[in-house]
Amino acid sequence: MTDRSAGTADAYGNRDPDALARRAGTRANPDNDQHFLVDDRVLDRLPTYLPDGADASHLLEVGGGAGALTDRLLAAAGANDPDPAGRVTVIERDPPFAAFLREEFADAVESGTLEVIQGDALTVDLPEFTACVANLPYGISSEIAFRLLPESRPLVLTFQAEFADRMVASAGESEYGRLSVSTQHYADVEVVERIPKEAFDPQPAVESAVVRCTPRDPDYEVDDEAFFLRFVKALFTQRRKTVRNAIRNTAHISGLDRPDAVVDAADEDLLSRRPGTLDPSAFAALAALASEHGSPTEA
Ligand SMILES: C[S@@+](CC[C@H](N)C(=O)[O-])C[C@H]1O[C@@H](n2cnc3c(N)ncnc32)[C@H](O)[C@@H]1O
Repeated sequence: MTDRSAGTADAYGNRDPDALARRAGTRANPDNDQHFLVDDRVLDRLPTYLPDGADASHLLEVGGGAGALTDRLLAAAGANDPDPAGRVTVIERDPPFAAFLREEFADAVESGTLEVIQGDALTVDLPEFTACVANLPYGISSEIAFRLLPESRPLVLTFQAEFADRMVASAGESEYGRLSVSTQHYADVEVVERIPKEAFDPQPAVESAVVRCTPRDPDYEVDDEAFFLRFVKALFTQRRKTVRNAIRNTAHISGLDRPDAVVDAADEDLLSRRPGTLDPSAFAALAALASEHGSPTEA
C-alpha cells in the first residue's frame, strides 16, 4: 500500500488533511460534498465490513476525493499483488481530484488495476462491479443508494447517521418509513459502525454511520418494481392514517384509478393497520392487490 500520509498523522493516527490537500493541489470543499475521512482506523475498517465471502475482485468507489480509501480498496481487491487478483473503479466528479487520483495511483492506472472515471456517479454508466465500498457524498445519498441497491451487490456505504438509522429501522420503530421499506426490499441492512465528526476534514455538521447492505432474495414477488416503490411512497405520505384511508387518500400519488376496488379486495387485518407497521412483504402483498384491482397508471 502506498503510504501517502507519511509524517502527516497526528497523535490520534489521523492524517493531516492539509498535507493531502496540498498534494491534490486543491482544498476539500464542503459545498462539493467533500468531507474527507482522515482517521486511518476507520479507513482501514471500511473494506473489512464487506460480508463474508463477498467477491472483492472489482471494487467500486463513489467519490474518491484524495484517495485515502482508494488506497485501501486497491489492497482489499488484491490489486497491489505482483500478480493482481482484482481491480478498482473510482467515480469522482471533481476534475482536480480525478486528475490527482490518476497521478497519485499512476502505477495502478498504468497496469489497469485502477480506473478513474471523472463524472457524476448519478449519470455515468456504472461498471460491472462485484462490490462497492464508499464514503459517499451525502448530498446524493438517497439517489446513489437507489442506483446501487438494484445492482444486487454487497455495499459498504457511509451515510449521515440519521439517514442510516432510517434505512435499517424495522416495522413499528419510529424511524421506519419509505426509506426503510425501499432499502430492505433490496438488501439485508445493518449499521456496522458510527463515525464521529472528528474522523472527517472538513468536519460535517452531523455524525455519520457505515451501513452494510447484503443483497437478498425477497420471499415475495414484486412484478412491477416502479409501481411497488411508488405505492410505498404514497402510503407513507399518510403514515398516521390507516392503510385503508392511506390507499384512498394517495391514489393521485400511487396512480391508482380505482383505490376503492383495492380496499374491497384487501384483508381487514392489513387495512386497519398503519403503514409504519407493515413489513416489506406486507407492502408487496398490498401492491400486488393494487396492481390487480386498482388499475394503476403512471402517476
Ligand atoms: C465524502 S467525500 C469522500 C472522499 C474520500 N473517498 C474519503 O473517504 O476521504 C465525497 C467525494 O465525492 C465527490 N463527489 C461529490 N458528488 C459526486 C457525484 N455526484 N459523483 C461522483 N463524485 C462526487 C466529492 O468531490 C468528494 O471527493
